[in-house]
Amino acid sequence: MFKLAKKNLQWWAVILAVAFLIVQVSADLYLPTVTSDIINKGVAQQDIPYIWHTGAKMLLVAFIGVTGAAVNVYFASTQSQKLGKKLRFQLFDKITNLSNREFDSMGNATMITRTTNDVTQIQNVMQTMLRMMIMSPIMLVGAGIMAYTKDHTLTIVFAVALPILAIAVIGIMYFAVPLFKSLQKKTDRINLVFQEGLTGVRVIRAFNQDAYEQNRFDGANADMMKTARRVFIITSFMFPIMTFVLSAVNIAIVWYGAHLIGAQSMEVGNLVAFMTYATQILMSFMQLSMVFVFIPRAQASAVRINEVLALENSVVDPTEPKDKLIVDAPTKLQFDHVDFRYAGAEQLALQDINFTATAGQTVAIIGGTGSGKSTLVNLIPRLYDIEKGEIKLNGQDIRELTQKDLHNDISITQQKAVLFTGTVRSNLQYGKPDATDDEMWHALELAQAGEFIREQGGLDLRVEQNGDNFSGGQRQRLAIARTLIKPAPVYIFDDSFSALDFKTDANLRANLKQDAAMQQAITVLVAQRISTVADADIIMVLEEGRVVGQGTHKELAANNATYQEIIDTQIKKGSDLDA
Ligand SMILES: Nc1ncnc2c1ncn2[C@@H]1O[C@H](COP(=O)(O)OP(=O)(O)OP(=O)(O)O)[C@@H](O)[C@H]1O
Repeated sequence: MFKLAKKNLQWWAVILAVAFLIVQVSADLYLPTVTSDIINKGVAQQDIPYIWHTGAKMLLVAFIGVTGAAVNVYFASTQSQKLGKKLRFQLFDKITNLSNREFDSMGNATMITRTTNDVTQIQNVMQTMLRMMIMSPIMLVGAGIMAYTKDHTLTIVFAVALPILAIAVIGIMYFAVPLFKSLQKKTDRINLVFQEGLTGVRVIRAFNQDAYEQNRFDGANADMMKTARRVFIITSFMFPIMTFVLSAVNIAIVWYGAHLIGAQSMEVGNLVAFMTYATQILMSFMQLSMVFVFIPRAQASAVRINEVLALENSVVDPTEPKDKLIVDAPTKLQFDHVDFRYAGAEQLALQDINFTATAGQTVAIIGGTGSGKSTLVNLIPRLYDIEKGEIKLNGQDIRELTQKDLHNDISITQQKAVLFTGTVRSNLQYGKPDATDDEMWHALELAQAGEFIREQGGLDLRVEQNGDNFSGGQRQRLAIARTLIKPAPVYIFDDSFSALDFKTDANLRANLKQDAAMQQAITVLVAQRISTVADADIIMVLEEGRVVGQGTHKELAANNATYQEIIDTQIKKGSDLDA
């Protein structure tokens, strides 16, 4: 936690917070002495001018104390809030720049909890630290010394009271701290179930699994509640114990103090001041103990935040990157004996992949589910790094380029069409920030999306969260338009035509064929339908990560058993395509 604080706090503000806290504590410690002076010298001797004079002094000291507290709270709050803001930003920045391998290793739910709940823990503890953690020890020692100056023998009560409190606090912490840590894990769990419930709400309803999901959530919720209840029951003992000890201490002080006053070895004012110091000592002791409960809890959060911040990207830019690709050379994309394995997997997900495509060509990848099609196209923008072989763009190994340069040269539509909240225009601007309206309409027309966008309201039509106000096919066409508007030498469509009807799919492919920009580019497309891949220059048939057939539709239809099997399941023998 100190590592996070050290990096992100403004030290001048922390110093000011501490300085004003010392002002407040000094005023708080001085006040009981002023009170005792009023009683001893003013009230006892009925010296009214002294009471007025000392009363004014008391007001001034109280004012200084309040000012010190206000300034300290201001700096402590702003610093802790700024720390929270910085940490949230750093986490968001890190998470959005993680390569897929590291992202897969964590999961969404815990990333969200770490960015929200864990950061709040750190923020709260930092606020507490900049007040209580510094104030309590100073107050404890200061009030101890002041109490001692009022009466030496009465301080013996603390020798009894403080060990009793210490034992109570240690006992409570012993049981509470592990529970606090487990609460954080349970928050992760509840977030996971909640997130799955939200994203899968339609599936849940369709399968009539509302009750099952509710039970699952209820289970996680009840589990969290039980732990939270245990934590709060345990910590709730703190207050009665504290009240009991404080009352016992006060009784002891009054009882013993009365004897001292009777024997004329103590003044009434000193007894009153002593009682105030006793309260300050015990309260600061309790506050300090609470800080020690908060710290392990925040420490657990700090570890979780540091875990994310310390994640090293497995895909990194080269130390001496090659120049950006030569744009006027005809584009060439090569896979040269490429092997790839997911982290921790025993088997290769892709094995010995080879192909070369040049500008204007279309490479289509077809195969059963799980055969490795998406994996293959994800290797081109380096979402994962390969284990063996080389992927080259215009003769350069893609690992020798910066990821920014590489991504500038690739425009991709993922298998699951992702749209962002905003408008059609803002979504298209993801592809080309300075795109004109004409360019946007051109891309929409190419993607067969022009008609419905025009009918529904044009470029400023709202796009709701996840594009929920569009059908699956419409979402996919919008995502394709966003890919097409970006000028790039390589276009990738990962099963992007699957939600389109046959006619729209055929029209879209015909549009792409006729488009001047697409004629200069390499198109890599993953598809399940023979009709989608039939026109491609190179078709690769994948089976369990291996290429079991490579060629044109005609060649494969004539010689490749796997391809023929796919045709058989989709197109009746003797149809036009078989000819
Ligand atoms: N992130 C991942 N971590 C580990 N294994 C993965 C990951 N993604 C995919 N796989 C595995 O890699 C293999 C190939 O998956 P891939 O998604 O490339 O298949 P696909 O051919 O695109 O399938 P589909 O047509 O169903 O989309 C599968 O066995 C899958 O279980």
